[in-house]
Amino acid sequence: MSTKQSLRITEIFFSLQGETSRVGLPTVFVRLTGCPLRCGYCDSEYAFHGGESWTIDRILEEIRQHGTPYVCVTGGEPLAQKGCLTLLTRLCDEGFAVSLETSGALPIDHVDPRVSRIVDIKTPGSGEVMKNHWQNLNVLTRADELKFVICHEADYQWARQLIMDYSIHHRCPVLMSPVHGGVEPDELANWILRDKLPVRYQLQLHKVLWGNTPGK
Ligand SMILES: C[S@@+](CC[C@H](N)C(=O)[O-])C[C@H]1O[C@@H](n2cnc3c(N)ncnc32)[C@H](O)[C@@H]1O
Ligand SMILES: Nc1nc2[nH]cc(C(=O)O)c2c(=O)[nH]1
Ligand code: SF4
Ligand SMILES: [Mg+2]
Repeated sequence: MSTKQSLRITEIFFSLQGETSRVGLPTVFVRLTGCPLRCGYCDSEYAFHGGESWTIDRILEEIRQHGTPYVCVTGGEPLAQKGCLTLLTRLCDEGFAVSLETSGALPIDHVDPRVSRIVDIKTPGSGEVMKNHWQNLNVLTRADELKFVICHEADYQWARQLIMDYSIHHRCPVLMSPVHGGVEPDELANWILRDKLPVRYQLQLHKVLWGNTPGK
């Protein structure tokens, strides 16, 4: 099927997946332009504006050039663009293993079920907690992951309470990472160990390797 529908794209690049349970896998990233949120720590502000219009056919052609099975659709907030759902389905139809990084501010229920949805619940420290679309918690499956980016101890306590109150770890894997340049990475690790919290701790691998560089 050919798709003439267009999306606004900030960048398409090839790197090691730096986050989620797919960390370390060579992956093609598609960064969609635009985001209705303004998290205080955002490392991708360059994707808020600008970009270039690409047809879905052209995006697929570019991805195929890299000859790798893993594709991560991110942004900006990818679900804020109407054509994103079509892009995700086309990628799955072509046999790619697709993950979607989303803020959790928009409904995820119409995403193709073959996609692994990485839902970042916004904490109070992000400044965007009021944007969470809480119904998303009810549709997560074992193929998805719920993620918390922790800014300070109050964020950690907030996230811990939510995970335990709703037994989120029984629904899908839960990820927890320190905000880059914020809470000390070992401090968050020690809190998780102290509380035996059933989450997977993560550092952004690409920043360990390359710092905060666009296209990495
Ligand atoms: C740039 S966002 C794009 C996708 C979507 N808008 C979202 O927020 O999930 C991708 C991931 O990077 C995380 N992120 C952004 N800035 C960060 C920072 N300074 N430290 C740690 N993680 C960060 C976000 O929380 C999110 O999980
Ligand atoms: N290497 C690398 N891995 C990533 N995983 C998620 C990213 C994102 O910005 O959403 C990202 C990114 O920007 N770079
Ligand atoms: S939702 Fe994602 S892209 Fe948007 S401001 Fe927050 S971290 Fe950045
Ligand atoms: Mg990033």
